Amino acid sequence: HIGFHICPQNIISFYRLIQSFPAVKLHLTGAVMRATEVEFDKAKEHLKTLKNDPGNDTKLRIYALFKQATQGSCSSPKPGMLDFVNKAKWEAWNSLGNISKEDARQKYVDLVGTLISSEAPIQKEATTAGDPKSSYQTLQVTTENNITTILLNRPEKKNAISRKMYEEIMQALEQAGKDDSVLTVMTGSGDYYCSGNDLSNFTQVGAEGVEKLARDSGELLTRYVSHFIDFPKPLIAVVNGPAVGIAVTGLGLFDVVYATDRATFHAPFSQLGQSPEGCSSYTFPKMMGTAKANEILLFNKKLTAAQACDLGLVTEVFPDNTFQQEVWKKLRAYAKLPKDSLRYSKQLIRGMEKEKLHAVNAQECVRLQERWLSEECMNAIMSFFQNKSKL
Ligand SMILES: CCCCC/C=C/CC(=O)SCCNC(=O)CCNC(=O)[C@H](O)C(C)(C)COP(=O)(O)OP(=O)(O)OC[C@H]1O[C@@H](n2cnc3c(N)ncnc32)[C@H](O)[C@@H]1OP(=O)(O)O
Repeated sequence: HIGFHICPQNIISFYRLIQSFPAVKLHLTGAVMRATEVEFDKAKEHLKTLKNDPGNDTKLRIYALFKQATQGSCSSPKPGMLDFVNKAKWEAWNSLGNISKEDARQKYVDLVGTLISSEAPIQKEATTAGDPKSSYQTLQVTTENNITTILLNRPEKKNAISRKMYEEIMQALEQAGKDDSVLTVMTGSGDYYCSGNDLSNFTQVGAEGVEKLARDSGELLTRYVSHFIDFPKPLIAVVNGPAVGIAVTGLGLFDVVYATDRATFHAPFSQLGQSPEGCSSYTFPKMMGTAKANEILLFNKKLTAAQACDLGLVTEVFPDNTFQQEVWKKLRAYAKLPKDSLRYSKQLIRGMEKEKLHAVNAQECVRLQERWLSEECMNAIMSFFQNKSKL
């Protein structure tokens, strides 16, 4: 018995205790995958949403990891025999020995993640937009056979991403990241995968003017791309038709990309007076070499699915008439693999790059905010709506 009773007051004061520590500024050092400061902060927030008491041992472990992550190894004197609560806390902290702040931060994030996912509702049946569980207007989100599918569902606009759709995709990714599914798939409804940013996002200028619109758009885009960078389990794009703009650039943040041979990949940024986003200014040169990336990101080269596959942007291409059948057969088999093994393996593969990707995302969004206010960009958008100048 550790004298740390399970009662609502104790849980609340425990959370307050944890919240009272100053934000940490930790950096990625060394080769082991480590949680970022942002993930650590998110985990602190998620901890507050736990509905069930995790038990004293777990609470002490969380406390100890938090202290180690923020202050390093325990060096304070051991509390007296009768000071039960503080002694138990001290022992838990001291038991971590000399593990580094970064390792403790990762362990803290993992532990909170496990607690949160153990509380996630088990989705045994497919849930659709028609269910009360889902109120998406621009997406259809279903979970079946251990696969959560996010279907971009504005076929009449070629699945162009409106502001509402950006928000809903982020919400769907957050839910999918926490649910019991093994894989998350994104695909499009109708003949397009996605025609990129809905250009009317730039025509809704409010009373505060275009500068505010550009700032808000930059903030929205930063958050949107961050959701892909931080997505914790395998994320697969099923590219069912042409992809444009951000629907192409963001593919570098997916783990596997399957495409129909009818798909094309077009990132016409200079044509639109804009600049690359979705971390493509980093992922594309890394994936295919700078010269090949330049043809796509500077000179608007539209790729066929076969070319995109040769460059490493697409994993595999399938004939259109058997695309859905072949891809879903593969995915159903993958979804039977052990969930945690896949999740941790993905995190190892991606983890080391995360901070870099967040930095690239921030930099791209700053540049875009400036571009959206440029005459070059405004003319391109006006021209699309006035003359319907297509790509
Ligand atoms: C919050 C801000 C974040 C910003 C992030 C930045 C991202 C950068 C990008 O994504 S850049 C890419 C932007 N996309 C485009 O420029 C594509 C524009 N669309 C087209 O060129 C064509 O529509 C097409 C080639 C995709 C398809 O041509 P097609 O002839 O087959 O079909 P229609 O043109 O008749 O399209 C059907 C209706 O869909 C509307 N639509 C299609 N794409 C978009 C779009 N991206 N934005 C807004 N609307 C789009 C099109 O206007 C038609 O609507 P209508 O039936 O009402 O006329």
